[in-house]
Amino acid sequence: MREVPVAATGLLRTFCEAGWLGLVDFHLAKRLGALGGEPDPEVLLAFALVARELRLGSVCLDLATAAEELRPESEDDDGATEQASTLPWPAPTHWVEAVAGSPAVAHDGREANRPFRLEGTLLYLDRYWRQERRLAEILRRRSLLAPLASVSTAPDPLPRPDGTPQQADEHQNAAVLAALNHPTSVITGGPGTGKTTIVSRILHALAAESPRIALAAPTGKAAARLQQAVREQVPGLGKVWGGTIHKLLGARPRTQEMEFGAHHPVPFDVIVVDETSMVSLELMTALLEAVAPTSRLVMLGDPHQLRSVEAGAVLADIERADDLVTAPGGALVRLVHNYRSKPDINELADAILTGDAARAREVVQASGLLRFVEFTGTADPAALRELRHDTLATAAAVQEAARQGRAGDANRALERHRILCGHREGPFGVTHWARAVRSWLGTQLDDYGYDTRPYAGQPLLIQRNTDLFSNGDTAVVVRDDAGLMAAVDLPEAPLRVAPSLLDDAADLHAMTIHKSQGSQFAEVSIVLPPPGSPLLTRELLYTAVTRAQERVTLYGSWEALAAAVETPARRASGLARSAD
Ligand SMILES: Nc1ncnc2c1ncn2[C@@H]1O[C@H](COP(=O)(O)OP(=O)(O)OP(=O)(O)O)[C@@H](O)[C@H]1O
Repeated sequence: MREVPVAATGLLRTFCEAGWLGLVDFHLAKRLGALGGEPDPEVLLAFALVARELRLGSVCLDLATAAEELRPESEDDDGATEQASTLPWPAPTHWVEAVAGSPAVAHDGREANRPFRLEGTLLYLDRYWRQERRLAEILRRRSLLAPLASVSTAPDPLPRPDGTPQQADEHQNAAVLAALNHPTSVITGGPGTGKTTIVSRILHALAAESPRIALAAPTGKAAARLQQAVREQVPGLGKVWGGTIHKLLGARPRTQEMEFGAHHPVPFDVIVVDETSMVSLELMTALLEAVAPTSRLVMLGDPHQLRSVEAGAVLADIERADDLVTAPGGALVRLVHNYRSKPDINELADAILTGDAARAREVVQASGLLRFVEFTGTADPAALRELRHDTLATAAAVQEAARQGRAGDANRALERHRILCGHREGPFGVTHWARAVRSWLGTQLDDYGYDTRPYAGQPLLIQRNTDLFSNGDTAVVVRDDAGLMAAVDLPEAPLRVAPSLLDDAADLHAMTIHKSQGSQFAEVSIVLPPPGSPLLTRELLYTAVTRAQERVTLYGSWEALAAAVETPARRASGLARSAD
């Protein structure tokens, strides 16, 4: 049963009952409405929807398009289809006027401290409007800075880790030049397009200046990986700081305070930010505040991937807008060639990005490396022949290495194949698929997953941060002289800890697509959400498909595939409006 606030009546109650509003949205709107002296139910509805949109990742609510674009939230995270319902949406023009007239709303003609802010037809919580404006202001100001250099020929690529030379790539050269010449550079590209390779090339070229370098990312894991890659590729670089963006800013635990900011910039000459697509508006604004105009800022990421869980899709907005990062102070370069994945996977990713569902289907049907298996949610996943084959081959290899105490090999074997689901619960969800696969593997392999105790070959997903490991790190339980130990997969070497330290880790026989961001596997099995699921979006499918290097198997329906390809994730913001 959906929870409907007892105090909700009339219009707000109707929207709560239909699944458009949650408890928190209702209460926040009521409270801010009461503080601002606003009794009109249509205006309160707008306030509640702003709160809901923030929760779902949008910075603001577009009153003009809300009735067409918003969808009810799924009651549970199980893919259950919501019934479409007809709701008494206020007429847009009248709605905008009513909101503009509210004493709780500031706008162009009425500058004041109010909880909400109306900008055209976009309604914001004032705090986010201010952040967005500040972010745009800083980026535009940095774009006006003079270039840092006028290098016209990109330095030669470094040899690849295996010693083979890099192929000439004009986009990569342009990206290196962008970072060498400009105070702000934004380098976008999908997995395997050379972002990490380019960071090494840039830092190698700057090494003679002995700059103070910081490598930051939204997660500790991503930062550690980048640091490790740079250390390997540019051995003579000296000390390089690496860590999360929060850490870079000197965030104090449990408070909103940061040590570094506009008046006390971070003490680095070069600041590289990886996985920028996962950075929220709030964090990005805090970061930009703390970067001195004299520092070189290089932001990398894939704007087509799933975005930050918090509000804001800043990287995608920067790429879409034509006035945020521009010459002379800024440059934006897109890398296109994926050197890591097989061409068929790149072709499917392309079809998804261009929203071409028919082509996506053709590509899947024509390829020997892309498979489609009909799954309607009724069959036992462990009865699917393709899945049995893939999971058994991987689990057997992981188990063999784990039994012999070869922790590094066990972790590498785990990356052979991964099941990725959109949902957590229900017949299309991680819990169900992981349990089904583990039980079946237990019938095929000796001493595998038979009860809740640790076993050699057990794959784990860490879900909290400690000084030793981070949320999102993976581990395999291995047997060594001390008995069973969990070997956490860290960039430099596996870290062995007692399995009891990880007793809150999740079973890694399947994981959500969200959690898989930043990782790649040789083969991926994707469990598509069912048709009608609000999770079926282009970003979700693109993120899942691009995790694979060699082979993709899709489990679901063609209808779900088409729906995902045709549905861009909806994230409202005002940042890229000028480009629309
Ligand atoms: N110009 C090139 N010629 C040949 N190989 C390349 C070239 N650029 C990158 N590669 C190789 O492609 C692979 C992917 O590169 P890299 O890790 O830099 O990409 P990435 O964009 O950082 O990927 P991800 O975001 O998935 O980590 C690496 O093995 C790298 O050596």
